[in-house]
Amino acid sequence: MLLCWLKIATSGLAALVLTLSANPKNLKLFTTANIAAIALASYAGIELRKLEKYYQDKERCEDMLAALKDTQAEEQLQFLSSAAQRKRENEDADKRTQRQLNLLQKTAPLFSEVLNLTGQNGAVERMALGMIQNGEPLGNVLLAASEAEMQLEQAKLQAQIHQRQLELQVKQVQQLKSAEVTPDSVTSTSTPQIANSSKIDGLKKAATVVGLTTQCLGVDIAPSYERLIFSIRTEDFQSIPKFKAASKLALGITDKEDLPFYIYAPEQIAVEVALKPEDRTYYDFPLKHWNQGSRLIILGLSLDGEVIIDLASEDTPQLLVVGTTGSGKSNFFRAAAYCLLMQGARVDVCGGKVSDYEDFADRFSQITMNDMGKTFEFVGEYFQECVSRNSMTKAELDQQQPWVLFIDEYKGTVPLDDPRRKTYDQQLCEVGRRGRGLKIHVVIGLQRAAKRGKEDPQGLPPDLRDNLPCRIAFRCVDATSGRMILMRRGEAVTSLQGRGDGIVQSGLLDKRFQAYRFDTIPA
Ligand SMILES: Nc1ncnc2c1ncn2[C@@H]1O[C@H](COP(=O)(O)OP(=O)(O)OP(=O)(O)O)[C@@H](O)[C@H]1O
Repeated sequence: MLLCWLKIATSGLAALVLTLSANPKNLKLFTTANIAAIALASYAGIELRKLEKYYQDKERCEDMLAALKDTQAEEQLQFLSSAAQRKRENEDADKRTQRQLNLLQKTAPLFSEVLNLTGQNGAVERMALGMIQNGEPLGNVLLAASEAEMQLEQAKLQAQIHQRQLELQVKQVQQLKSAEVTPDSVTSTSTPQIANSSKIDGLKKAATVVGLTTQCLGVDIAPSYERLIFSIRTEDFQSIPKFKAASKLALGITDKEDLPFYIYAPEQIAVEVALKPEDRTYYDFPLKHWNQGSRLIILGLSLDGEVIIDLASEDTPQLLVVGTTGSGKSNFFRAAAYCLLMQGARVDVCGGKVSDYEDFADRFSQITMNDMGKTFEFVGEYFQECVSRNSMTKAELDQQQPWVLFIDEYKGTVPLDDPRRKTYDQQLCEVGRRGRGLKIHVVIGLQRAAKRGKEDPQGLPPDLRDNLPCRIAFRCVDATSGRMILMRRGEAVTSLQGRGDGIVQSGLLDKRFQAYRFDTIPA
């Protein structure tokens, strides 16, 4: 570069020297000195242009380099910041994994316990593992697994109850075997059949809506309802309540009424759909031969045959009956009084309508029909009888006549006066508690169940309820009554159809039955 500048300076200087040394008097342009000066000046000019271009190029190059450097720096910066971000994310993920591992360590024993429990249960185990694979938090998995387990346990219990009921039925039928006269009006009502009805279609559609595949396995026709059995295969146990809600919609059942839905057998559920009033079957109370000294009450017919309860049994010594007006409660009281009178028991009827028992007086000497105002005195008498029988020997007790106190419309019989009410409560509770072993029984009827409290001093006290282990529910308008009276599926009372459509529960007994109609005393 220096050489270039030297060349320009030398040629420029030479041109200047030649120009200055020119003779001002000799004005000829084309003298050798002038031409040389012009040539040297031109050379210096051309070289200067070249240098200018060189410097411009250099500057452009530097600019480009600077720009290139800037871009690279930015890219590197971006790369570095995204690398940092990735590192942070990885660290977060590591922390999450660590947390999950910690949680897993803490809950692993619990989880293995759940898996142990569900060990025999492929479906629950599969559901739990599926949830884990889908990334569900372990807490949710455990919750869902234990809930599913509970439901399966319930199903197993239900199956056991079903089995036990069948055994009880056989036992009771054997007890009555010698005395049994099959009434003409009674025919077998449980005729399994696969019906192609719109109800089945509706329920199948409801199942499809909630994502279940189901098949109707059979239909049992009871006097007041049809029992539809469906196969269900699901690992989502929340889908059953959804199926029930969708089925209610499909069948046009309002929110106020229940649609009984329960596990019938493994992977099978039963749905009880009420029959139309015109399709129902009623049965008159059949003629029977009775054994003196027994304490059987024949309720009516269920899908498994005749339903009989025995006051002598530990499970069914005292009865609590609920049913709204028109449900068939009075009809049941009359039938129960008849059964016990025919077996020689003393029966005292308090509360309710005395006129309901007018026809009994001619036929039976051991019945009294009393105004509800007398209930207090009768409870006192039964209490004293308990006290006196309590000191008897077994042999003496065997000689005693069974006493049965019927209190219909219990609410109206509770005294409003505080001290009297206290005595009434205590004595009635004692009769319930001690009477079971002393051949002393109570049958208490309510229109609707209400708990004893300040706002309802005539409600049912919980200790009295606990001493009345056999529960019978006829139709109720509110599910609360059913839940207070029945031990299981209390809301089902709102699905009952009235006129003797009832549910009886006690211990393992749990049956829906159609009570026998009791218009006139059988001849
Ligand atoms: N088991 C039954 N079979 C056929 N009809 C019945 C049966 N039980 C009751 N009914 C009929 O239902 C109606 C109401 O019965 P019931 O009087 O027993 O009911 P309730 O619940 O006691 O009502 P209320 O409190 O008004 O007396 C009556 O017409 C009766 O004939």
